[in-house]
Amino acid sequence: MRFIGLAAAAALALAGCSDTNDNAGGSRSALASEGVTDALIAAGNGDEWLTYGGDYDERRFSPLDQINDGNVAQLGLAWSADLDTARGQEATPLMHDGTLYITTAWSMVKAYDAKTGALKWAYDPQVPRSKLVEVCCDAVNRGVALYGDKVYVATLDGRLVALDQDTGSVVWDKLTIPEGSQMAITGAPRIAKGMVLIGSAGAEYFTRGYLAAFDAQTGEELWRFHTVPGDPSKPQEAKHLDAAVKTWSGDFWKRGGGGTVWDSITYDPTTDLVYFGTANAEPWNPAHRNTDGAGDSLYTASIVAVRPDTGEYVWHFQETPEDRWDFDSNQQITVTELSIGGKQRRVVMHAPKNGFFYVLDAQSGKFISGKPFVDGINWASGLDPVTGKPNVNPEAKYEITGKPFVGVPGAVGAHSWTPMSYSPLTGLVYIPTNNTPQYYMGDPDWEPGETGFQLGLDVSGGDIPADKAVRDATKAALNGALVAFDPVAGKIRWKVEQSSPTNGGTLATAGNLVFQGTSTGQFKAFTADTGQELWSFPTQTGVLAAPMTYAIDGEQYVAVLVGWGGVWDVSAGKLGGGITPNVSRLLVFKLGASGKLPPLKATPELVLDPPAPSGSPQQIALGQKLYANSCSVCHGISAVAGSLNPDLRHSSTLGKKDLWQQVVHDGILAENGMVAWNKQFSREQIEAIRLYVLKRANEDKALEKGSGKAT
Ligand SMILES: O=C(O)c1cc(C(=O)O)c2c(n1)C(=O)C(=O)c1cc(C(=O)O)[nH]c1-2
Ligand SMILES: [Ca+2]
Repeated sequence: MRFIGLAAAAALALAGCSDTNDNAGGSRSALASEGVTDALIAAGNGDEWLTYGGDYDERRFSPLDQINDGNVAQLGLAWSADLDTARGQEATPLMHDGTLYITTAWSMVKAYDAKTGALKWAYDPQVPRSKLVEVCCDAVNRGVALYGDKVYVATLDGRLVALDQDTGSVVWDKLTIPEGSQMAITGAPRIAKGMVLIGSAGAEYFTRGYLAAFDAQTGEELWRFHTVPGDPSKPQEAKHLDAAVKTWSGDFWKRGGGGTVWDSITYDPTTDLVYFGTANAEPWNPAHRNTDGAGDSLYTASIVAVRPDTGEYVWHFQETPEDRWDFDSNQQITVTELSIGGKQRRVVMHAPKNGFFYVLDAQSGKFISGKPFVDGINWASGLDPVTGKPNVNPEAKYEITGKPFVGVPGAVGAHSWTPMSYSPLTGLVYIPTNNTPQYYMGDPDWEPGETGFQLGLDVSGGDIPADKAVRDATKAALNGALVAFDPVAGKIRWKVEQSSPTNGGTLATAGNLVFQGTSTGQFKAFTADTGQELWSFPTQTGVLAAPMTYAIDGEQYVAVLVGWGGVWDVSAGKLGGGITPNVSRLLVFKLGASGKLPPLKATPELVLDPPAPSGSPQQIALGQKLYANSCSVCHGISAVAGSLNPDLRHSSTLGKKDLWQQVVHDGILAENGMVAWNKQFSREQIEAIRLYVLKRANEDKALEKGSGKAT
């Protein structure tokens, strides 16, 4: 059994080196000497899957090859587990010692017998549902970390919780975001040298990004690295911020700054550095951020390297200087050795939202190459071959032109958090890519608010009218592709086109396979070298999460979480195409199994039947602007929702003026996630929003009567 032998040998080889990882710095407790150890994580990718990205290098490559391109057609469902939450599922399961650990939406944790699927324990951190209004992109969570005898989960309401691996009971529970802030956590914690690393989400809100390190045993905070400066009239917390202050202007610090660390964190034992990606600058519109002149807004939209022992700055590379398009650089960071110009180099590989694939020197951060991994990029004509700085298209600077800009990529990103994988056998990176053009338009009259999205834009001009031809054309223009990218040549080697965006993360294996789920509800296997589809399984729901693989008693399994949601469902809604119902499950496959899912319950077709429209054109125009800039991020562009959040065109409150006020102004549904909006909006404005939605519902009703379904 080659696949088991490889992993065991690697684990043994590394076990002997574990003391070299030891570190006396800080007040950290001892490194784990049993259970999940540093050496086990470093060995990675064998029978167990011990960290979010599969190994420290975050390659998501498995040496297991029992399931391979010759027999994957016999892959079948070994077991499945229904989940008790119906929102987007984004976690990668971890497997240790025969137990599979997952998180679900609302940051709940479950532990299963990895062979039989029997539930061992479940933990619910009881995240208040009202938190939903402070997260941009659904109540998602991307997974746990394992270390020693503990499981770590970071919760949507900002806590880091340590659980006992055997029982799921809480060992410690610590608030990590500033109290009362609009930050959240969606990412998976990572382990480095006895520490748990986690940042936060929220760069669409009033937030100041950071990465923090906690003692794995006690939860004590050891360091916190702020990604953007604070009040420049006061001393900054660290030297790297003195340099950053010069790239901001005016009263930026009163407006947040953004740069959150919401997904990628990679610890590389070889360089002994921690790399992480930072989010967009906030507010998005630089005219409302750097209020007294332009600036790059460091360290937003960047990769930053710090020393794990101290959190001290080592290097940074800003991928999108002066971001204005929500080009987060939070996508997974993969470290590997590549042969470049005849020399072996340790590199960092990155496919951020902005559409360019970056290869940087892992030790110094020096730019090596940056080539497009998608077609049609129009915000920049390319990157400077020496510095890697983008040549920005002047038309993309909407705050200067005063005109709308339809950008490619859009804010969803050419690639986002859905993980890519890298096979050292093919030398290819497998990237789930998106094509989602986006309407950007500055709003010169915008003022920062206390709560809600802080973008400084007016995107109401991007409404999609009730015209079947326009709707069909919009959907056709939105799609995705699985791209196999050669990081040395900077070229796409093969590509599988997909009819809609935000498809699942990928897994590459030594069996010459790449696994990926799709937004339209299929879980597929392709040959890693050529991209030929060999196998597919209907998942009954869209797949966002990345698969992983493990082996027990000589049998290889592939596991994936399914359940549609995330940013595309909540914001693009049905107009984005590829919307499937949410059926949240954990699916586990092995060769020769033939399990079946229960038949999908039919979802009733709702017929649009709103009360008659009313209101003045002025009221409706105001409502359109407010809806587009504040409500559409959850209830869908042009008031056409996806499958998770209420479709207001069907709301029974639409014809009931007072009830609408009770919901939107007074917050009677706060427990369900619809908090009061009385700080942002007056009663008149809330009424204007109702009149706009009423008009939209009537237009769509007419469209459906005339030319059939248009969404
Ligand atoms: O700036 C941020 O802090 C932040 C956080 C998150 C998140 O934590 O989920 C997303 C984004 N931005 C974002 O821009 C984005 O497109 C996105 C998609 C998703 C998702 O889970 O589907 N999250 C996020
Ligand atoms: Ca963002």
